This record gives sequence, C-alpha cells and structure tokens, in this order.
Amino acid sequence: MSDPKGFTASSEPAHPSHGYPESASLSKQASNDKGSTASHPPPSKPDPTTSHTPRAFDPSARSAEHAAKAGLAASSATSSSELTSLKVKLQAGLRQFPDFPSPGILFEDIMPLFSSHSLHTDLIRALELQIADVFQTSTGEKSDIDVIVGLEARGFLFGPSLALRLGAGFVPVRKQGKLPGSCETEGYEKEYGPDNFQMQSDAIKKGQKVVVVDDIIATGGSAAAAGKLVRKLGGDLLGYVFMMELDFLKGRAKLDAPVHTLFAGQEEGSKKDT
Ligand SMILES: O=P(O)(O)OC[C@H]1O[C@H](OP(=O)(O)OP(=O)(O)O)[C@H](O)[C@@H]1O
Ligand SMILES: Nc1ncnc2[nH]cnc12
Repeated sequence: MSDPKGFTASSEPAHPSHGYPESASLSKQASNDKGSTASHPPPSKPDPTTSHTPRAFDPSARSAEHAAKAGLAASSATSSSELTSLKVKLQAGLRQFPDFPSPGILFEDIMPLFSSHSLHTDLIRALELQIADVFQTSTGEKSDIDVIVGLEARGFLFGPSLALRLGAGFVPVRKQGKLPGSCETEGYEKEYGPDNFQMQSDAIKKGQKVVVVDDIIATGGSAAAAGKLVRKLGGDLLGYVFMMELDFLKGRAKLDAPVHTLFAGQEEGSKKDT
C-alpha cells in the first residue's frame, strides 16, 4: 500500500514473539515520523525529528490559488514545529523499567503522560496533529475519520479523547468474553501464547473510515488482529497510529495499512536503568 509520507509498512519479516532475543537484528525504520534514537532520549538529549517536512512558504505567490497554497504551507509548518516541541516534552516524560514483566523485557511506561494534566493535554494534541498530517485531515472536529478503534487496555487511555478531538466515534477492541451481543473474533499471538480479540459486529458501519490506535507496537500481533476485525466489519482501514514502536521486533511488517508512530521506540540493546 502506498503511503505518500513514506511510512509504508516494512516488508521485512516480523519477529515471531515478544521474547526480544539478543539475536534480534536492529532495524531502524527509515520513516521520519519518529524520533531518531534507539531508546527514549533523556531530557538532555531531545530528538527534534518531526514527522512533517515543513513545506516552504512561497513569498512570490500572487494568485489566489498560490496564496491559498502558501497559507496551507505556512500553517503546516506551524503545526510541524508545534508537534516537534510537543514530542520533545512528551519523550522526557516516558520511563523504562528493565526486566518487567519478565526478565529481558524493557518495559515502556507511558503512565506518566497521563498522571500529569499538562503532559496528557500535550499527548492528545500531538496525536491530533500527527493524525491530521499523515492522513491529511483537518485538525479539530472537521476530520473525516469516522471511527477511532482502540485496543484493550492502553489504547483505551487516549483513544476516546482523541476521537472526541477529531469528531470521530470510538470503538473498543476487547479481549475475548468482555463484549456482549454478536461479536467478530480474531486470534493473535502474544508473548505467553495465543489470545483472541473481539469487536461487536455492529460497531462499525460499512465504508466508515477507521484509524486503529494503541500505545505500543511490539510484534504487531495485536494490531494485525485489530485491523482484520475492522475489515471484517466492513470498515475502511486508513492506517494505524501508535505512540511508540519497538523497532527491532519489526511488528509493522505484519500490518497491511500505513503505520505511524509518535516516538521512536527502543531498539535491541537500548536498555537503561530507570
Ligand atoms: O505488538 P504486540 O506484540 O501485539 O504487543 C503490543 C500490545 O502489547 C501491549 O498490550 P498487552 O497485551 O500487554 O495488554 P494491556 O494493554 O492490557 O496491558 C500493548 O499495549 C499492545 O496492545
Ligand atoms: N516493552 C514493552 N513495554 C510496554 N508495553 C509493551 N507491550 C509489548 N511490549 C512492551
């Protein structure tokens, strides 16, 4: 699938599990929608990389069309610089915990972004800007995204707020047995074995434009199952948005819609003390 911003899912094979073996190869995605470092940089080393290439303002534009284009470019550049500074602040709020929940796993803790009102506000704004840019929608309630689909449980932390900001509905993907009524089910592989996701059969109307969101893409199994469910229900899957990506697991290779991430995730060997 083509992605005009160059975020097309990698064709490289995904790592088979959450095991994060030492032999997993490093893979820095070339996409420019992420920070440039392997792990979350400390506040002293913010990564100013932005997903948006600022479009140059053209002072020579004379016609109304040119003026309109120039205005859009200027506003895009403004959004881009706002997003860059939000990312720097947000990255400084992230924490990592080695060997949680089991040895060898470096756990990315996003909770500080929610316990602070300021960072929470920044996070929702950053996601709104990111989505407006990569899916070419307007910010605010004029977005033409119909539904934000969030994955249990951490996708529920920001999916509904984001949906409100975008003027979209919110639909949950839940672990099996939690949703009443008729449901579609899709299996996926997790660290400790297989699991099933479900969506209510009437949750998405045929042709609705859907973006799937979650906090982290690791092996990509959860997100791939969610995408299959969206399509089973007749949704038009525009793509995926994650706060973070564990690059070395190559999870995006499992996804057949554009993948966008706010922050660079960890690469193998990026473990650090918290
Ligand atoms: O790309 P994957 O390998 O599928 O892993 C990513 C998923 O793992 C985590 O959720 P988890 O299943 O741990 O559940 P939680 O959000 O309920 O903690 C995370 O929030 C993603 O949903
Ligand atoms: N390393 C990690 N940190 C936080 N959540 C995760 N989900 C899967 N892998 C994770």
